[in-house]
Amino acid sequence: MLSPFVELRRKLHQIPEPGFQEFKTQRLLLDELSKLPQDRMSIRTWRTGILVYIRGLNPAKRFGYRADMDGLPIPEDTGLPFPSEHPGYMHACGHDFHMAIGMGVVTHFVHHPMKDDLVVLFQPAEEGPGGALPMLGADEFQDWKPDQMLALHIAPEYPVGTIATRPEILFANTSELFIDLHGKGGHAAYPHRANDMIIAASQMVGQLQTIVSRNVNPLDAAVVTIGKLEAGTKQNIIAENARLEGTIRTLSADSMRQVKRRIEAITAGIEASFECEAKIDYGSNYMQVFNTPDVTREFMDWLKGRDNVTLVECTEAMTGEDFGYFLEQIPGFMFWLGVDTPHGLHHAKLNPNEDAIELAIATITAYLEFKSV
Ligand SMILES: CC(=O)N[C@@H](CCC[C@H](N)C(=O)O)C(=O)O
Repeated sequence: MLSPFVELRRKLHQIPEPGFQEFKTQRLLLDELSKLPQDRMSIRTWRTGILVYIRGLNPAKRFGYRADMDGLPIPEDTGLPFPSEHPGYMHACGHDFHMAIGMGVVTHFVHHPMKDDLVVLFQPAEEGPGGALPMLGADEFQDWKPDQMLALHIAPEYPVGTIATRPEILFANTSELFIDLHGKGGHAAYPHRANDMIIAASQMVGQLQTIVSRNVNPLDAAVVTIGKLEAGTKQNIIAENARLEGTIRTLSADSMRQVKRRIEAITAGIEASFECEAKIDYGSNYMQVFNTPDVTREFMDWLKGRDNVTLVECTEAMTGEDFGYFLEQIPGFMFWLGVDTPHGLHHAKLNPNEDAIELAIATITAYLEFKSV
């Protein structure tokens, strides 16, 4: 028989929604919450998110667990018997797991309250445009603000039973990147009468790749990825417009500034050399995930005493997470949860091992009970 949280994960998996449009997801979670004993629990909604407060027996502190809610624009190709019902959308970053685990934590503590209080956050729009920063500033959150927070992210590369984390930086600073190029279109047979934005965009993609290799200190990691390139309308028409969409990742704020300066210089060069207009938009930016050193070290030491968990002290990753904004204000940490699948995050075949769900619920609830004395 399936655990109720695996069942919930499967239902969530079928309804992936874009950031701030997690309407069905919110409804499903609210329905599940309504089936639980209500005497210790208060529930608030904030946009498409949910905040759940569970009162402890004799509270002196307030802990927080955060799960993100949104899916990604990826057509699912897992072959699972419970595939996404939303064409072109998939939970390809494990947020279905994060939410099911969050519901497991809520369920445990409404039945077995700990001494301290707990707030479980279901946060919209982690993939973009970012729900953490506005949720953090919302009144609904501010008067329930925890004293310590934690969150997890599934890790395809680790076996089930592995938890990986580190004190200090775990995830990178991020910035989205959108560049629009506008030139002069025309007949494919008359290139000398037009400014071809396909050539300009192609040159630009190549030049952007020199930033990390030539302008950033190799000891201070950075990434510039262009994930989407759009241009043109037909094979015999010279393209008037092109659009590049990508992301910047850096381990330091200095490198982020340096990468942006170089992007702006390259863009000005493209404008001059192709006699076109260019517009840069940095979209949403995420704060690095900086794990509070003493709290993280304490969690790691505590994990070493648990039979069913293998602790890995990992290196930093160039992934981004808006949970970094919570950690900027509230002590705590994020960790990787091994889910043992050959396909990585943001892949159409990502199929995390569901055994990790119960393991995560047991680990988080035991850790909070250890802390709440
Ligand atoms: C864990 C993970 O995959 N997070 C996303 C966060 C997206 C940040 C933003 N939309 C961007 O693309 O810069 C990631 O892509 O790392």
